[in-house]
Amino acid sequence: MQIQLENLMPVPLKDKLLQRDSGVWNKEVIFSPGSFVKIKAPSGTGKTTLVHYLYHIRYDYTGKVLVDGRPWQSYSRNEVASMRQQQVSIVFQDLRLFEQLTAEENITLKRVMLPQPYCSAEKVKEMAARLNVTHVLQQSSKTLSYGERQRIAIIRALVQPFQWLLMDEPFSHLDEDNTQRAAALIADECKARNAGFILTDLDNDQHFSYDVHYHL
Ligand SMILES: Nc1ncnc2c1ncn2[C@@H]1O[C@H](COP(=O)(O)OP(=O)(O)OP(=O)(O)O)[C@@H](O)[C@H]1O
Repeated sequence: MQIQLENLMPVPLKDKLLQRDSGVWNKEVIFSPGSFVKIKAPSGTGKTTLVHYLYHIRYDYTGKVLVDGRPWQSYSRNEVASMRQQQVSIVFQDLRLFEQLTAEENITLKRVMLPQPYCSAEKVKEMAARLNVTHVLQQSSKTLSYGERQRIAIIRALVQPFQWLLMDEPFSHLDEDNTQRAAALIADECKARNAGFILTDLDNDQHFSYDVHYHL
């Protein structure tokens, strides 16, 4: 699945963004299938805005987001829902866990909503162990620390098939050891699917061997 941007510009940020040099806004950009993409930008320059455009939950832009050559707008609601189940997964910056559910229920809910579960319950436990969150799986998600929530949201994003994984500052509340563990798990899961990811962050990092870097 190819994602392509054609002169994409957020309407509310147009004046501000036209004053800076960007590798993404108002440019032609092709995200090649399977590539590990890093998008770096200072706070407030539209990382979350871009990720929401790529996931098609925000539409206040000019230009185009093309998915396999077609603008997002040309896909029906059912097609978009199916693509979010099968082809594009996401770790939101604000995580969006259901607070009334336990950590494990948040993951399981996503897993069982698929037509066929993609991961076994054992696989979920294995991922939790890799990310040091086994001990909080039965805990209400509203009582988790932000870093624990972040790791649960990462696991939730990995229990489905995808060709692209979108991640908006996914390691912002993790220490170095947990960041490395999470990055290794994500890289393994992407490679197992021949999938790519688009990751936004504030700074340079060495967490992955990225194929492409962009400045937003
Ligand atoms: N719906 C909106 N209408 C108008 N302005 C908005 C809207 N959403 C976001 N903004 C503004 O757009 C700018 C970019 O916001 P965004 O959240 O995309 O930035 P970001 O790069 O992800 O920031 P951070 O690193 O702080 O998370 C901010 O100045 C924000 O106030």
